[in-house]
Amino acid sequence: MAAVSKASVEEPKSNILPPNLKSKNKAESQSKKSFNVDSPSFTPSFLSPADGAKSTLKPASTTISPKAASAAPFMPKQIISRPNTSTPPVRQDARTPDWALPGAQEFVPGRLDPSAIQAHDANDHRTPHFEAFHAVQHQLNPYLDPSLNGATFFQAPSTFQQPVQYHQYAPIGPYNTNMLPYQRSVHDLFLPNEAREDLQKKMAAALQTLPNSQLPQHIESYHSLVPLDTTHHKSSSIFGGYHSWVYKAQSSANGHFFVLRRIEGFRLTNELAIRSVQPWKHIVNAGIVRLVDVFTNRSFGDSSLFVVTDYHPLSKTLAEHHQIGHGRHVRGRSSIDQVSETVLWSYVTQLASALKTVHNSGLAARVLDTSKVLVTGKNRVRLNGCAVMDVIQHEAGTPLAQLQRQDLVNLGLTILSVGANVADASQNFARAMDQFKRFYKPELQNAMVWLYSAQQYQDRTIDQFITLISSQMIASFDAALHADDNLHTELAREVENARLVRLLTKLNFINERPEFEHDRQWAENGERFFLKLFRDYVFHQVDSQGRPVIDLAHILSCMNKLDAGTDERVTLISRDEQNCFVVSYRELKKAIESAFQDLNSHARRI
Ligand SMILES: Nc1ncnc2c1ncn2[C@@H]1O[C@H](COP(=O)(O)OP(=O)(O)OP(=O)(O)O)[C@@H](O)[C@H]1O
Repeated sequence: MAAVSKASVEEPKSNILPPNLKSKNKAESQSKKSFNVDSPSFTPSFLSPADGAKSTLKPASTTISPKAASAAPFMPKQIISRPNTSTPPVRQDARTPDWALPGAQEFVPGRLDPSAIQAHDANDHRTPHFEAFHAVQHQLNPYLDPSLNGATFFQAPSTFQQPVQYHQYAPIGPYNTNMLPYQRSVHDLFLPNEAREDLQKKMAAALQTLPNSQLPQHIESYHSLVPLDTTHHKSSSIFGGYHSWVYKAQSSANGHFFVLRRIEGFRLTNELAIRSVQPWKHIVNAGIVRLVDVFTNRSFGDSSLFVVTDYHPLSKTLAEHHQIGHGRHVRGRSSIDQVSETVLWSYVTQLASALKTVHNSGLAARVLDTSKVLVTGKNRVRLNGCAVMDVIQHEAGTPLAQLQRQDLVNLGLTILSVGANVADASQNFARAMDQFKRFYKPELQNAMVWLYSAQQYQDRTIDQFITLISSQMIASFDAALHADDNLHTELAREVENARLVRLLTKLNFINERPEFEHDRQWAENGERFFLKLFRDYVFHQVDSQGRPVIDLAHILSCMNKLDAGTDERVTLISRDEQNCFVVSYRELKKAIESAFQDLNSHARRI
């Protein structure tokens, strides 16, 4: 194979020979008629002195570089065979496919033996084996998980590994294409303002206290109670005639924040009622507010039931969030006010998933209402107030299947209330449905009707409903994955920021240490002096008129180069302009490390 290819490659070169040699060469090639697999490989005659004596072709042709003679034989890259010129051409087997090349061995990736490569290396740097090895080296991806895709076959000795460039900001994940260049540097590096503000407000809400409050100091192990109810109008219809009050409180056991729901005036007559909520503590679903504990307590001067759940700061009920039943009149409602179909489907799928977990655990939500579904984030809803009814109506003994079907009805009514903006869709289902039909497509309308009529069909279950809305479930799942991707992108930015904070902290530790003879002994000479100048270079730049330059991008760029220890050089000039240094970031990095080690050795261990 190599011979054929070589011949076909070399043949045109004869065209550049002088005319007198050309004809001779032509005659020779004619005598051999045509090239075939048995043709000997072309070897320039002047290579071997012995052959050279017999040769009729002289190396006089200055147009052929002597280097060309020692060029490696042509070998198609895909087919890597051992260089074995002594192997006779293999006859094509009847079973061999047409495209198979005679003599070419099948390529089987295997661990390359470095010693064999060294031996080859010493003899011939251009052997195909060596080429193959190098091809492998160039393909190596230091980021690849070696356990994947047979990458373990190509693991290189550690000496060949490239260091990963951690200083580089790789723009991974989804991105906003509408950014103007000047907005980019800051935006690309930090959490978006909206997200930061949202998180900070939530943290502030979690830490909020109510000084001089009349509320009890402690309820069991919970303290610092802050009421979360925004209205004094309490509906008693939800919890079987009892009023409920909601407080944020901090646990003295672990410092975390929780919500205490107080069911006012509830008298426990059967211990089993409290025990019956035990299974709720094991319910884990992203669409359910987690139950933590249930107990009775008299701190409010009466006998009350307390249900402790997770706290989701700044969340609102669906009714509050969409201002259901007050202020917004359906007739005058603009399409902007209208809850979009996508959002409604998102609520349906999240609550259906929550109900599935509850029902499959042998429980029923029993409370599903616009005032008991929490909106804890953008389009994120969670079932709230679960387990309360299990205690309050423990004795009622309503069959579970009936309670579960009622959950389906309540789900339909809740979504209908949001879509039609009516406080209680159960009071006039037909009217609410008429409003609903004006805004939403038949698929969603049908789902509402299916849920509402669940009590009339004994066999209706949440699993059936989920099967019916499977395409919406998939859309919701996809949206959740996108949201997850976005969060990962934000997370990646924060990783870089944390690294820069550590570097800045280090730099500030070592710059200007007054305890070392007012810094003279520490930073007025040697490496640390140029670190001091570097600090000026990064943070204290002034323009040609001596005005301070406030440029975050400059600082970030310097810090990243410093962290990576690049070879780029900076010119550092002392404040009195008497000293000038040209140092690379690599040297600066080294100096910082050694100064920090030095400082560390003097430090008091804590
Ligand atoms: N787990 C929780 N985390 C954070 N806030 C909550 C939590 N549970 C309830 N809240 C908030 O407490 C407030 C009162 O909740 P509640 O369930 O009592 O609703 P409501 O509208 O007052 O209903 P009701 O009339 O039945 O009392 C709401 O603003 C709600 O957002």
